[in-house]
Amino acid sequence: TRSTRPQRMLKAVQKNATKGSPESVISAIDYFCKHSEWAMNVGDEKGSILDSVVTEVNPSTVLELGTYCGYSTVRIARLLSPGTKFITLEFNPANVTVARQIIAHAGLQDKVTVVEGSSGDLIPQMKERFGITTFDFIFLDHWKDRYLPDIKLFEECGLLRKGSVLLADNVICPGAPEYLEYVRNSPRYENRYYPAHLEYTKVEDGLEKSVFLG
Ligand SMILES: O=C(NCCc1nnc(-c2ccc3[nH]cnc3c2)[nH]1)c1cc(-c2ccc(F)cc2)cc(O)c1O
Ligand SMILES: [Mg+2]
Repeated sequence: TRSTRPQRMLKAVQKNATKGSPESVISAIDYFCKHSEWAMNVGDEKGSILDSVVTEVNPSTVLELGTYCGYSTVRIARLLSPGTKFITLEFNPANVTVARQIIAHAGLQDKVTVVEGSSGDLIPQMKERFGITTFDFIFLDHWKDRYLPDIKLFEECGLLRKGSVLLADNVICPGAPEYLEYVRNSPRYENRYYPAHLEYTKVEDGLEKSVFLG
């Protein structure tokens, strides 16, 4: 049967990227998406903003929602200090399989745990299953209608501390209007919008950074 886009992306990484080099994996995926097939990775423009926020926060605990093929997982993991706890959540088992192989090609398999499942089920299990008390940094890049219910879940489960940073992709395209309205109208968050473009296109998009104030 016909291969899937994630499988073709994995083949491009295995063919063009140097094993053990996160930078070459990132470049190989960006090249594939610019010259072969568009795919919903955060991309190089928004990826640089992600890099700068991760570097600024220098987190000890990280959660990514929406692994997809592991592109942003590799971007984040390559910047983390040794001993950082990094969990990434993917809903689609076929994508989990591809992401694990792309992360391994980058040599970062020991830096991150790829978990299959839905955020609604797994967020309440974070403490007992993974020994997490609070997250220092959360990257929201999963289904856009899950951003709002999941930030409320983080609050209810006590997974945020004063200073926890949430960074949300796609707040313009495809858009997360209810999430934006919530964080921008809540006295419990300090927000900053980073204008950019939808990965590999000229379409307007951006990232919203929200700091939990406790
Ligand atoms: O849907 C997206 N990303 C989501 C993938 C995912 N991978 N895993 C999940 C998950 C993980 C745990 C979950 N728990 C509950 N739902 C869950 C969903 N979601 C997405 C879509 C676009 C896009 C823009 C313009 C278009 F014309 C078409 C598409 C751009 C982007 O940057 C995206 O991130
Ligand atoms: Mg995205």
